[in-house]
Amino acid sequence: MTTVRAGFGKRLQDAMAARGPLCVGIDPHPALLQAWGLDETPASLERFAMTAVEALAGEVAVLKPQSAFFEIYGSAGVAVLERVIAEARQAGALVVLDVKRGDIGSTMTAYANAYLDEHSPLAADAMTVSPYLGYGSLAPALGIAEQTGRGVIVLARTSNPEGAGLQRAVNQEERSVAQSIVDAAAESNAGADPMGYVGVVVGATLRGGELDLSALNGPILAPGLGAQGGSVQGLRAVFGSALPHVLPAAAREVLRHGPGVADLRTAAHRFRDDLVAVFNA
Ligand SMILES: O=c1ccn([C@@H]2O[C@H](COP(=O)(O)O)[C@@H](O)[C@H]2O)c(=O)[nH]1
Repeated sequence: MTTVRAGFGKRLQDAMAARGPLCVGIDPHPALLQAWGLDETPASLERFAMTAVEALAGEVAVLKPQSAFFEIYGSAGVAVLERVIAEARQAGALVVLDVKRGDIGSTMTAYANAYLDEHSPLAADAMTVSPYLGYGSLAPALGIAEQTGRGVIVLARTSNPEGAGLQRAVNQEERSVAQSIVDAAAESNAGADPMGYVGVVVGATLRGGELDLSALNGPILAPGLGAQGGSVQGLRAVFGSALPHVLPAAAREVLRHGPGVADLRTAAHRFRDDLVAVFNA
C-alpha cells in the first residue's frame, strides 16, 4: 500500500478550486451509445468512454465512472474501466469510482484493496460505498483510504425516490438513518483541515432542510442533476451553508452532447460556469 500526496479532502478542495465544482459521470448507457451512433460492444464502450476522458479529464475536477456500465461487458469492460481510471487521473482529474460496495469487514477489505490500493489496476481516488451492513462494516475501507490519501463516499440520502422510506426512517436516537450516516462520517472527519476523506452522497433532487450537514467536514457528492430532475439553481435551497462542500454530479446531462469532443467540452464548461455562479451568489 503506497500513500499518495495529501488526503482526499484536500485534493478534492484543490481540484474544485482550480477547475470548478463539477463531477461528470462516465455512464455508457446503452441509450447513449445508440445516440452516439455506437453499438453495444466492448470496442464501442471503449470509444465512448475514452472520448469522454479525452474531452473532460483535462477540464473538470472529478470524473465518476459508473462501474455497472463497464461490468456489463465482463472482463473486456473491466479492462476499459482500468484504462478510463488511469488515463483520467493522468490528465489531472480526480476519479471517484461509483461501485457502491458494502459487505462484512473481511470482504470489505478486499473491495477496498481492489479500488483504493495503489497497486490495483482499478485504484481510483475514491470509491462509493453502501452502509447497509452498518457504518462500522466500512472500517477496512476507511482505514485503507486514510492511509493512502484516498476517499470513501458513503450513501446517505440518495437521489432516487425509492430511497426515502429507508433513509428517512428514524432510529432509537430519533435520528433518521441518513442523518446517522452523516453523523458517523462527521466523526471520521473530525479535526481534518480543510476537510476529511469521508464523503456522503446526498441527492441534488431532495428538498432542503432534511439533513444537518453542518458538522460533516467532508465532501458531499450530489448526483441527480439534469436527467433525474435536480437543478443547478436549486442547489442552494437543498444544501444551504454546506454548499461549499458540495460536489454536484451529472452524467447524462453532459454526455448527451457527444460524441464530439468539442461539444462535450463546451457542455461541461457551460455546466461548470452555471454552478460557479450559484456557488458564488
Ligand atoms: O444517489 C445516487 C447515487 C449515485 N447515483 C449515480 O449517479 C449517476 C447519475 O447519472 P445521471 O445520468 O446524472 O442521472 C448514476 O451513475 C447513478 O448510479 C445516483 O444517481 N444517485
